[in-house]
Amino acid sequence: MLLTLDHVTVAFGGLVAVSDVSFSVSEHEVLGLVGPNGAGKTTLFNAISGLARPSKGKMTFCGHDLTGIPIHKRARIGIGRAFQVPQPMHELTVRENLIVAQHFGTGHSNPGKIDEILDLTRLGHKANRDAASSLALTEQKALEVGKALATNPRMLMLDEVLAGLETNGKRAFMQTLDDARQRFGVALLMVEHDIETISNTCQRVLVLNFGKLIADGSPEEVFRNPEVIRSYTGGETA
Ligand SMILES: Nc1ncnc2c1ncn2[C@@H]1O[C@H](COP(=O)(O)OP(=O)(O)OP(=O)(O)O)[C@@H](O)[C@H]1O
Repeated sequence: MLLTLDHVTVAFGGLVAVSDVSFSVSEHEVLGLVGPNGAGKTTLFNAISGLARPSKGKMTFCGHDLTGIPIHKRARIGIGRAFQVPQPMHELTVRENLIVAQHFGTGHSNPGKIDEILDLTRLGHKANRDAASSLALTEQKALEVGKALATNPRMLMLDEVLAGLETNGKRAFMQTLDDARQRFGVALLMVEHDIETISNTCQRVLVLNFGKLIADGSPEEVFRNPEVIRSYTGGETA
């Protein structure tokens, strides 16, 4: 098992954003995390990547207890994360952005892997261009995923990376992610609002509502589940 969460709760003062959540992620799995606005998806991602501290429960990754492990050490053991809003490092080229990310995640340089990532993300022709000013939105998102891949993850967490792309852009992007999964053997854990994309891509879907995990199963099972339908329609029957 790659990641295991055992009764994890994250609270902000009196507000319980993630409540008693347990699940596991296996090697190479493609897993979607969905739920209405405010359900706790980002907070759960933050807890796994080290940006939020659980008040209860236990998380392990590849046998390492994650309690008290800082963000950079989580990257070293194989937890990679790409954000919704791309954050290229200013005044660095595309290639330099990848090199810095690789150092952060692995502590050494591997130019061959950088070339592979440039090829996979179709950014090779822009490798020596300024990352902050010369990339279109899709390319910025591709670089965000490339940076996460450069840290050498065993599990890649994707936080609404498709937001803002139109249908064809989403399809092309999902293809890139699938190529990454096959070429680098990573598991994908993705927060995504687009249910169609989740249904077409994920083997398994987790649904959060008011911080609680209300469903965990195949997309077919989960999106037929009356409680899931109710969570999306605010209590009305769909
Ligand atoms: N740093 C924080 N301090 C206080 N409350 C927070 C904090 N971060 C999140 N929350 C609250 O925790 C709850 C869950 O928020 P979270 O952003 O995790 O939900 P989400 O499912 O990612 O929502 P969305 O789909 O809108 O991004 C919300 O009620 C939110 O207001």
